[in-house]
Order: sequence, then structure tokens, then C-alpha cells
Amino acid sequence: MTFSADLWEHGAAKVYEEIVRHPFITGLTDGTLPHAKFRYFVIQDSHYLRAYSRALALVAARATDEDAVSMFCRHAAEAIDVERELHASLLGSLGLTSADVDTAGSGPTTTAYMSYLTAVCATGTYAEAVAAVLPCYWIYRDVGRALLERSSPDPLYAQWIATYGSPEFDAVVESVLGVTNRLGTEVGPAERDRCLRHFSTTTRYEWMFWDAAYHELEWPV
Ligand SMILES: Cc1ncc(CO)c(N)n1
Ligand SMILES: Cc1ncsc1CCO
Repeated sequence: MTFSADLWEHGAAKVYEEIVRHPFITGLTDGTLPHAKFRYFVIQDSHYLRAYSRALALVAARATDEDAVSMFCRHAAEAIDVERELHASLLGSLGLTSADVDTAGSGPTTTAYMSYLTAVCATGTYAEAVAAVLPCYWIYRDVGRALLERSSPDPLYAQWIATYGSPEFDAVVESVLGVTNRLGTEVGPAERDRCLRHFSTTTRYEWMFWDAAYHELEWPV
């Protein structure tokens, strides 16, 4: 079994099933998701992508072969591009400005997820860092694909779905899966266990990120 298949089976398969039947996700395709919940999501995703880009730059710095360095650097830059596009298009359509993003700040789940990613990418091994960032690519590709089959009656939601369900994003994810599988042949059992734990934790944060948006979760105090 490839390393990525092992990670998915033991760390993501069950949670992925919960993600695709979460009311936030089903609400995107049937168009019943209230714009307020999507607005919360887009604002939080703006904060998330800024931290995610820096996490990817840390992964790039830890990579040992130059193709991987170049790829993760590119993805770090693209995450900023996606964040700016979100600002320019989705936020605008939702009646928001970048000042609203700054005023809202990063919520409890976003902060926890960003902190975990940053910590693993800064202090873990290269393989651990790849395992921590992998669900962000993989879950979004699979959710994007699943949603694309159904699309959405709401043009705003259809636009978001098209980004992650695209063949371009699929190619990005396949490259990262290739890197992961090659790393799987190099790591020992203890490092492999740590990778699995990070992969399964960030997969849970992916579910929690949608759940936080669905409940418009705020800091309790
Ligand atoms: C929370 C979250 N995870 C993953 C992605 C895709 O990288 C995203 N935009 N937001
Ligand atoms: C994973 C990911 N998500 C948004 S941008 C990006 C990097 C590759 O384009």
C-alpha cells in the first residue's frame, strides 16, 4: 500500500464521510446554506490561507530535493494568490472588504488549526510537515470534485466549487501525493506514526473548520 493510501485509510476515510454529509457542504450544493455562514467561512479562509502559505514556505525550506523545494515555494505563492482572489471576487460579492476580514480577526478554530500547522511545519521533520499540510490539498480536491458533480444553484457557491474541483487543482494535489509516497519509503516506524497523527489531526481540523462556519463560532469570552 502507498504511504498516502495508508494515511487516508487510517487517518481520513471516516472523517471524510462526515465532511461530505456536513450541513455546510450539503447546503452549498442544494443552495440552502445562508450567505452569513458562507461569509464567515470566506473571512476565516482568508486568515487561514495567509498562515497556510507561510506553512508551505516552511515545508519548502525543509524539502531535500530541488523539485520539491520549487513546488512548495510555488504553492506558497499560489495560496497568497488564492487569498487575494477571494478578496477581489467572493468577498466583494458578499458585500465585504479586507477591512471586514481584519476586524473579524481569526476565530477559535482557525487559530487552533493555523497554530498546529505552523508548529508541525516549524518543528517537525520534512515528512511530518508534508503529512500535516496534505489534508488541506487532498480534502479540498475531493470535496471540490464531489461538489462539482452537483454544483450549486447559487452562483457564488458554484464559483467557489469550480476553484477546487478544477483539473489544475487536481494536478497540484497529484504532485503532492507523489512526494508523500516517495517519503513513505524513507521514514521509519516512529516517524510514520507521527505523520499519521498529524495527518489525522489536520483532517479533523478540516471538518471543524466547516463546522465552525456553520455555527459562526466566536470566541466564548
Ligand atoms: C480550511 C482550508 N483548508 C484547505 C484549503 C485549501 O487549501 C483552504 N482553502 N481552506
Ligand atoms: C493547497 C492550496 N490551496 C489553495 S492554494 C494551494 C496551493 C496550490 O495551488
